[in-house]
Amino acid sequence: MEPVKVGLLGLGTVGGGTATVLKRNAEEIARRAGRGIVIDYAANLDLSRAAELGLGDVRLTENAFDVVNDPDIQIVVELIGGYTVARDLVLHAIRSGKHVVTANKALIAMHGNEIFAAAQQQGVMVAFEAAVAGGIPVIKAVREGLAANRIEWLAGIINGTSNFILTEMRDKGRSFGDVLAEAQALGYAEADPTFDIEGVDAGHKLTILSSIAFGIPLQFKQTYTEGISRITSDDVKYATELGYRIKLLGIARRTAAGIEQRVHPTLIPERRLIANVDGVMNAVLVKGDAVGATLYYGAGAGAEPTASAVIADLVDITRALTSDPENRVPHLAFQPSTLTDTAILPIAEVETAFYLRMCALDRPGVLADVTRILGERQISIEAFIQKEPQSGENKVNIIMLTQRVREGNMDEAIAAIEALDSICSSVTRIRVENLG
Ligand SMILES: NC(=O)c1ccc[n+]([C@@H]2O[C@H](COP(=O)([O-])OP(=O)(O)OC[C@H]3O[C@@H](n4cnc5c(N)ncnc54)[C@H](O)[C@@H]3O)[C@@H](O)[C@H]2O)c1
Ligand SMILES: N[C@@H](CCO)C(=O)O
Ligand code: NA
Repeated sequence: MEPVKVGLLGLGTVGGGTATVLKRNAEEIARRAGRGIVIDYAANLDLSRAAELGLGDVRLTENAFDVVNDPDIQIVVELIGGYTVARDLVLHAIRSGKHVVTANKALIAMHGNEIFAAAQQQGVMVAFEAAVAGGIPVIKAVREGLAANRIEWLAGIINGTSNFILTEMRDKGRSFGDVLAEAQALGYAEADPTFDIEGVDAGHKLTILSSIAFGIPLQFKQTYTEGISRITSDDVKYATELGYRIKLLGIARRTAAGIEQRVHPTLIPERRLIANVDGVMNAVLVKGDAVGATLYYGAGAGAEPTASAVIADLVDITRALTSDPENRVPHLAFQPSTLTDTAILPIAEVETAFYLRMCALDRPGVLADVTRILGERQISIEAFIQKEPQSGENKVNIIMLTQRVREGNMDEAIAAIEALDSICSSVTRIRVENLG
């Protein structure tokens, strides 16, 4: 089948990431979508950016309307930002019968009601997963995965820039302005960074989440927004001393009286998972009546994490475009005919770090024997402790953390260690993953 032709508006942080990931993972994406997805035409104010991104065979223009007007383009991806030109472009694309993907939360929060009505009238799709919490598929989770639930409340760290600033202030004692400048350089901040630090961007995202959770029209103007600009390093320090973290939270809650829709800095007990979401990471806690509390975590901003969500929307639309039974969301995520016979690794071939615990007779040379056995099999020791066991004289517990090693090497080492006269029990092994 012919690839789907995409028109890309904006080659900045997210547009660049989208072009890069679409190209790098083209084959895997086509296996999921059922056909290729290619950027056919792109618009940007600065066209030299296209060469930087290696978009050699893509048609280029400085006028985004050229792309929207092109009859070959089936899906328009709006990654320009703002809600003036972007609104005109999106509405024009919809009225021209094109599907739209956007990462623009300001646009959706401010003009989503109008945009969705136009899309419904034209029978086209508008997808915006990247608009909330960047790469985290939280829109999909709430809209599809939690569809059985009456959502009671949700609370999220949904502005990466603010969270990055608060984290750096706490961990490194850095100044507000200094960290903000870094967030801008890293491509996290909005074109107008007051949107980030005054809670406006989080307010846009919360408005969208609240609508999806409770089935209400988008109402950004009713969202209370307060940002982090008045938080001082003293506040951060005192909160830490009290056992709390300060986070910019967006909260939407259904009460008997109505819906709370608010964004503000919030002290959260440090033992809560969400209190430990740091840096540019985002997390959204959603409480459903059936499922209970669920937590979604991941990168909330940045080129490729955001591109991940943009492209997921492109795959969704592409699947729906050819929505015969075989091209609905495939049961195993990939099209049945593209499943591969890639081998599953036996555990002996898997590499992890290990925690090892063994009981040894307390006599000279035992440790040397154990470390020699490990060393012969290229197993390095990361940490070591020796403990007196509660019972048994002349015995010690030896506990080690190793570096990553193939499990087969570890099997051999453990067998050799257990064969030593001086080792008085079998060796306990627990695999260690830092999940970083
Ligand atoms: N940066 C992130 O981490 C992130 C994450 C999620 C969502 N978003 C959203 O994605 C959108 C894009 O953000 P970004 O960070 O990539 O912005 P950016 O400023 O890096 O890129 C915007 C690009 O659009 C181009 N552009 C501007 N006006 C244009 C016009 N009239 N015609 C053609 N091109 C034009 C510019 O040349 C620029 O390259 C925004 O809506 C933003 O809120 C960004
Ligand atoms: N400026 C936004 C980008 C992601 O939407 C943030 O910092 O979270
Ligand atoms: Na998302």
